[in-house]
Amino acid sequence: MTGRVFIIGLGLIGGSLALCIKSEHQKCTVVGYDQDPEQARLAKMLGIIDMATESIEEEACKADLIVIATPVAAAVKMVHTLSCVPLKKGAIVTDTGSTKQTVSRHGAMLREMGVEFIGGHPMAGSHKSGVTAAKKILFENAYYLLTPEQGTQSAVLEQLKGWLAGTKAKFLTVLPEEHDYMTGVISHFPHLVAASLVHQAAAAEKDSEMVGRLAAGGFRDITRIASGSPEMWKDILVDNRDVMLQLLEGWQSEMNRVAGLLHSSDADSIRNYFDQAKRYRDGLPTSEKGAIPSFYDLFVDVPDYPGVISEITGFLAKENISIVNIRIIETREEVYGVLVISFQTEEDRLCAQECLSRHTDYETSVG
Ligand SMILES: NC(=O)c1ccc[n+]([C@@H]2O[C@H](COP(=O)([O-])OP(=O)(O)OC[C@H]3O[C@@H](n4cnc5c(N)ncnc54)[C@H](O)[C@@H]3O)[C@@H](O)[C@H]2O)c1
Ligand SMILES: O=C(O)C(=O)C[C@]1(C(=O)O)C=C[C@@H](O)C=C1
Repeated sequence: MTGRVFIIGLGLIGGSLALCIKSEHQKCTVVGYDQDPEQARLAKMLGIIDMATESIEEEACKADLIVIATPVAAAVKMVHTLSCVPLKKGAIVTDTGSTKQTVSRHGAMLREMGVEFIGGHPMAGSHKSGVTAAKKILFENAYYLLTPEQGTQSAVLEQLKGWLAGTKAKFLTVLPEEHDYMTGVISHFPHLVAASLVHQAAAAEKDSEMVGRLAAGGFRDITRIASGSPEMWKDILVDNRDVMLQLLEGWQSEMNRVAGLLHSSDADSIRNYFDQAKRYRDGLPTSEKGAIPSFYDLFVDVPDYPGVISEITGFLAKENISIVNIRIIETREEVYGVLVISFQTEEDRLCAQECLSRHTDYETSVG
């Protein structure tokens, strides 16, 4: 597609979308604005945008697509700002915020001016912020939720998907209230729980100073998201307050139930509690990105001898194939173990499979 794209908010998400749009639509011009001039300067310097502007008004009226990628509260204010600018006829405005009801309601102001507003939320991200964390492959294979109004014409929706095709995400249309409930359950509430676990550990460290130093695998896995931007998460929780309060109530009664099992030392029920959770968690789709990050796994049957991992990683390193994770399952002496190597993209996995078939006799499969 050709035209002018204006990205407001050049952080992790705005920067990543700019990269996706630029790579898919090489003839379009991507202009960026950020209230923090340093982010805008970095975005230009890293080639993430074609040019930076200091004036929202001047650029907005020239844009064919406007993407608001600021925290949620600023996005709502930005819709108001844009409603006072003579936007181009046929322009589309979208946002990337993690909540959708409030911004979609305010989007009506733009529709009254004849400009389409379609709420959006790419369901992939990171605990990292800022434009230096932006990546073109961030959204690959992830769900990208869109919340068009009932009156939005399908041609306009398709046009927006066309602009965003470089994300290689899977688009899903949902109602804003459905969106806020679902993401409340699988993203916003878990964030609150992660932060509360960190608070609990910090408080415990006052009595027992080894606690922080012992915080290893499990604690780090379950609390990684607590390292996300407090500014961004504050807005999400405030905006999705009703859903959060409802989920908090459910969680409290669930914890009371667990407390009851512990008081009565009901081992069978406790086992059952974990068993049910494990079965649900293990059954979640892993070939898709979503709340549970997934990578492209390659299974390699390897003999269990010292040095086999470095041999394999050596072949991959020589061909510049990046690995995200590596682990062994079911290794017993004198039998083949299975080495599971995870890659960020399908392409990397294919290259790795081909590389190993050239250098070794080990059987590989994609599981
Ligand atoms: N981080 C994630 O995992 C993730 C994933 C999907 C969607 N989102 C949503 O996308 C949005 C952006 O998140 P992010 O992770 O890129 O955050 P970020 O902190 O990396 O970037 C946000 C950028 O917006 C800028 N900004 C703030 N207020 C502004 C304003 N009034 N005008 C112009 N620029 C402004 C900030 O300076 C910053 O550079 C948020 O609404 C967030 O809820 C985040
Ligand atoms: O992977 C992470 O760190 C995230 O927090 C990503 C995550 C999520 O909860 O899945 C966070 C917020 C966004 O709205 C979408 C994605």
